This record gives sequence, C-alpha cells and structure tokens, in this order.
Amino acid sequence: MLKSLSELGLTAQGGRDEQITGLSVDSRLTESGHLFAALPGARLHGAEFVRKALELGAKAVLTDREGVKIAAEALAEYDPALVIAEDPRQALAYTAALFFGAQPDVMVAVTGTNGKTSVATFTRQVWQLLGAKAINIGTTGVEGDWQAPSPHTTPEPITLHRMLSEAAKSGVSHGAMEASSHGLAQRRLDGVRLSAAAFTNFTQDHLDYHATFEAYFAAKAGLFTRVLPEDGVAVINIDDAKGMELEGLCAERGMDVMCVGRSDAADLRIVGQRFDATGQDLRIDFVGNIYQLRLDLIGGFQAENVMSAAGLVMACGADPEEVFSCLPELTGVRGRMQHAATRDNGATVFVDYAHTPDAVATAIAALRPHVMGRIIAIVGAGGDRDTTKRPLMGQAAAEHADLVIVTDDNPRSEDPGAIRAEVLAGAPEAMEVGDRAEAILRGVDALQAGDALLICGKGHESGQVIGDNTYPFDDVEQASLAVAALDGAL
Ligand SMILES: CC(=O)N[C@H]1[C@@H](OP(=O)(O)OP(=O)(O)OC[C@H]2O[C@@H](n3ccc(=O)[nH]c3=O)[C@H](O)[C@@H]2O)O[C@H](CO)[C@@H](O)[C@@H]1O[C@H](C)C(=O)N[C@@H](C)C(=O)N[C@H](CCC(=O)O)C(=O)O
Ligand SMILES: Nc1ncnc2c1ncn2[C@@H]1O[C@H](COP(=O)(O)OP(=O)(O)OP(=O)(O)O)[C@@H](O)[C@H]1O
Ligand SMILES: N[C@H](CCC[C@H](N)C(=O)O)C(=O)O
Ligand SMILES: [Mg+2]
Repeated sequence: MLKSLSELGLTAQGGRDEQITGLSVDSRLTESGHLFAALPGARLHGAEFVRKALELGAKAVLTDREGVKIAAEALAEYDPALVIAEDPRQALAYTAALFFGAQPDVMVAVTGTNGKTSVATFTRQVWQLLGAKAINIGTTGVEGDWQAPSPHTTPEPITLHRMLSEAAKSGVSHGAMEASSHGLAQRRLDGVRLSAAAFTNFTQDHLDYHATFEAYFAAKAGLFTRVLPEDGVAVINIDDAKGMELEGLCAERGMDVMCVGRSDAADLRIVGQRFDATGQDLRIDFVGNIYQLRLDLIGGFQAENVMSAAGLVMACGADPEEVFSCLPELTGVRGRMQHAATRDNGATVFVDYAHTPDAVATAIAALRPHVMGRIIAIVGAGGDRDTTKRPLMGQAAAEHADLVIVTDDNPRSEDPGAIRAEVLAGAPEAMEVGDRAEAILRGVDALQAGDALLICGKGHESGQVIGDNTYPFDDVEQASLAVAALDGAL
C-alpha cells in the first residue's frame, strides 16, 4: 500500500511530498519507505532512534520541535521528508486513520476507572443480538465477529487502525472500544470516528503514570472534550460525582447527553433490582417507560454496565424496545464475576478482575446479596504499578469480606513479599499465602455450605508474571482443580 504525505494530510518542510509504504513508532519495526514517528515518550524521546529508522530506509519523519533538535545530525545526513507537529502523537493518530482508511461504520468508546471491558463487551453482544456484525476492542483483545489479540487495552494508533480496517473489510459494521487513560493521554484513539462515548466511573488507579488525580481525570475527560465530535452522543453515569462534572463539560460543547444511573435525573434509570443465586431481576425506567427484565449476571454493578451498553446502542440509533428485549440474553464477560466452580456442599467460587481499591470493594459488596453464607476474598496487587493503591486494596477487602487471603498477582520486577506486606498493611487480620495456587486451595478448603470465594485481580489473565517470565496461570482453572482435589474428583 502506497500513500503520499499529502494524501495523509501531512505537510512536510519545504512542501515536499513522498510516497509512504507504512508507518512505525518503534525504530526496530521500521521498514523501507516508512514514515517514522519519533514521539516524546515516558522514558525517552523517539528522536533518539531517528538515525536507526533512517538506516532501515525510512523516507519521512514525523516529530516535534524537540525531536528535530535531538535528531538534527541524522536529519541533515539523510535528508528525509520532515513533518513537524505541535502534538505528534495526535498527528500520528490522524495519519494512521487515513493510511489504513476503513473503519466500522459505527464506532463507540468507553472510559472510566472500572467497567470499560464489561461495557464494551456488552455493547458488542447487544449489537450482535440485534443482527449486526460487531466487535469489541480492549483488555481481552478483539472479540466478536473479527478476532485478534491486543497488546494494549487501547492499542497504539498504527495497530488500532490496521485492526479496524481489517475488521471493516471483513464486514464488521459496529465496534465498541475501551479508551484507557494511557490511551487517551497518548492520543491513541484520536483518529477514530466516534458516534457515541460512555463514562462509567472515576476512582483511584494508575497514579504511577498520571501525576495527580486531576491529570488522570483530565485524560479521561478528553474522550468527551476532544475525541467525540460535537454531534456525537455522550452516555454518562451520573451516579458518579465526576459524571456530573463531565455532563457539564458536554453540555458546554452543546452535545447530546444520555444520563444513566440510579438518580432521579437519569434518562435511563435502574429503579429496582432483586438478586438471587444465579443473577438478578431489573426494573428500568427509560424516559418514562418501564421495562422489567432478567439478567443472568452476578453483581449489581454489572446492571450499571449493561445500562451504559444499552445507552450506547440506543445513542447510535437502535430501537429501545428491541434493545431491552435482548438484554436477558447477555452472557457474562470472561473473568468478571465469573462463576468458576461449585463445591459438593453448594459453596461457589467466582473469579473477578478487581485490581483497584474501588473494584475490590464493589466486587465483594456486589457478591453479598447473591450469597447466604460468608464471603472469602483472595487479593493481591501487581508489581511495577501504582503502589499507593496496595494498602487501600487490602483495606477494601478487609472491610467487605469475612475472611481475606493476601497472595501474589504479577509481582513483575518487585519483591513479592514486599508487595504483600503493603497490601497486608490495610488488612492486618488477613492470612498471607504467597503462592497463588495454594492461596486458592486454602480459600476453597475454607468454604462451608452457602459460602462463596471471590478470587480478585487476574480475571481473564492466563499467566503470572514473575521477573521477566510469565508462568501459565488461570484462576478459573485453579479454582476447578482445587474443588476437584478437595471434593475427591481427582
Ligand atoms: C507508559 C506507556 O504507556 N508507554 C507507551 C508509550 O511508550 P513511550 O513512548 O513512553 O516509550 P519510551 O520507552 O519512552 O520510548 C519513546 C519512543 O521511542 C521509541 N523507541 C524506543 C526504543 C527503540 O529502540 N526504538 C524506538 O523507536 C518508542 O517506540 C517510543 O515511541 O508509547 C508506546 C507506543 O505507543 C507504548 O507501547 C507504551 O506502552 C507501554 C508498553 C505500556 O506498558 N503501556 C501500558 C502501561 C498501557 O498503555 N496501559 C493501558 C491501560 C492499562 C489499564 O487500564 O489497566 C493500555 O491501554 O493498555
Ligand atoms: N461499573 C462498575 N463499578 C465499579 N466496579 C466495577 C464496575 N464494572 C466493573 N467493576 C470492577 O472492575 C473490574 C474490572 O472490570 P472491567 O474489566 O470491565 O474494567 P476495565 O475498566 O476494563 O479495567 P481495565 O482498566 O483493567 O481495562 C471488575 O472485575 C469489577 O471488579
Ligand atoms: N492491565 C492492568 C490491570 C492488571 C491487573 C493485575 N493482575 C496486575 O497485574 O496488576 C495493569 O496492567 O495495570
Ligand atoms: Mg479493560
């Protein structure tokens, strides 16, 4: 595929035009004829690698003024077409969109600290139930009518637009994607043509990357103040205080807002909710019309996520009656309040991806009305991630569960014992079992009739990252093994 810089909306220094064979941000992936985007990074400036990219045959370089200074010698020597942008990450996002061309006709995005994968997956499921060919893109990869693994929750623009164009060419008409705060801060999805966007909630995470809560919120708000066009619809959970703030920002831009939540001011409102062992019954008020329906999903918050998904689908033009009638057919999202096993005594084991203080609290509290006995929670915190959330995660578990086991969850380059100590600082009464398989076995062993075990943190993940190695590990599989071993099926 060849495209000229001018076709890609880029103006090079001196008005020079070049035919481009592809795009790269990593010099190690640069090929002959590429435009190399030398971006300012968290650790380095990509301009450090301009020489390497030019040696590999890059014909054009996109960077900022800082990058021009850093790469001055290599630029003078090789004389590529040079595009200087104020915001080279955003310029790359627009360029990637034009380079790969096609996108599914209807695209939506969802942001928030928790619930993005769930909302994106439910949105894709609703579209499929309505007969459309649809995908969701996020933490669990690309799923639905076109599938691929995804290295990031929000892929960088080159990968993202390559995937969107392949999906569109294979007939996918609808796509729901997760907008992570990293993805938004780095403008990864600025080239996506969005019809609607949703906000779930805002609590602590990723304070290792975003310097302050304000910076973290500003990144998320960018989905509504920058990426979503003014004629797009914002679907906002107004039960969250930050949701109200976002609603104000959207109103200032003159955008249509659909408010979801439990508050009287919501357009799409949960007015009743009744829980049992396998799911919940919901009563919904949508602009004055009442709907009552069954959800085979565990956890009150999943109903909120389903409402955001229904809101997105309706924001894109679907008929409300049709949308509400297919909600009972929704199936749970892998690793989110997923039923993993049941002991002979009826006690159940669930796996959930709760990896923030709020998610741990929400997940345990959400399990409570489905369970008559005690709740045992297994928690751990990841290495090389926000350290301040660790004691808060321990505290959330201690406050909401009857018994807590602290274990390892991807210690990465850190000392696992030191991470556990930080989690235990918030849960001093908890039991400490470093080995995750043993922690699960102990948790399952402690289950009496009517109890439930909630294994938090890894959800759909298939490995335990220790140092530079990833060892195969699956919470659902370990739960089944533990139940089989203890109930004599092995
Ligand atoms: C902190 C972060 O988000 N970093 C992302 C960022 O890297 P960076 O630009 O800061 O990297 P850098 O190491 O400073 O290098 C600067 C530049 O030099 C380039 N380079 C570097 C080395 C080289 O030999 N040649 C070369 O060209 C790099 O490609 C980069 O463009 O831009 C890169 C390209 O787009 C991303 O791959 C990279 O994601 C890293 C791998 C990452 O782990 N990100 C995670 C934290 C992330 O994005 N997570 C979110 C959400 C998680 C959640 O919600 O839980 C996600 O959306 O997945
Ligand atoms: N609406 C919600 N409110 C509060 N907690 C939630 C909500 N939805 C999900 N959670 C909790 O957050 C966990 C992660 O859910 P999900 O994967 O949908 O979120 P995410 O925003 O995609 O996470 P990530 O940032 O890792 O991509 C769930 O396992 C659950 O514990
Ligand atoms: N994708 C997120 C969540 C990981 C959850 C948990 N298993 C961990 O390793 O911290 C991250 O990388 O921060
Ligand atoms: Mg996710």
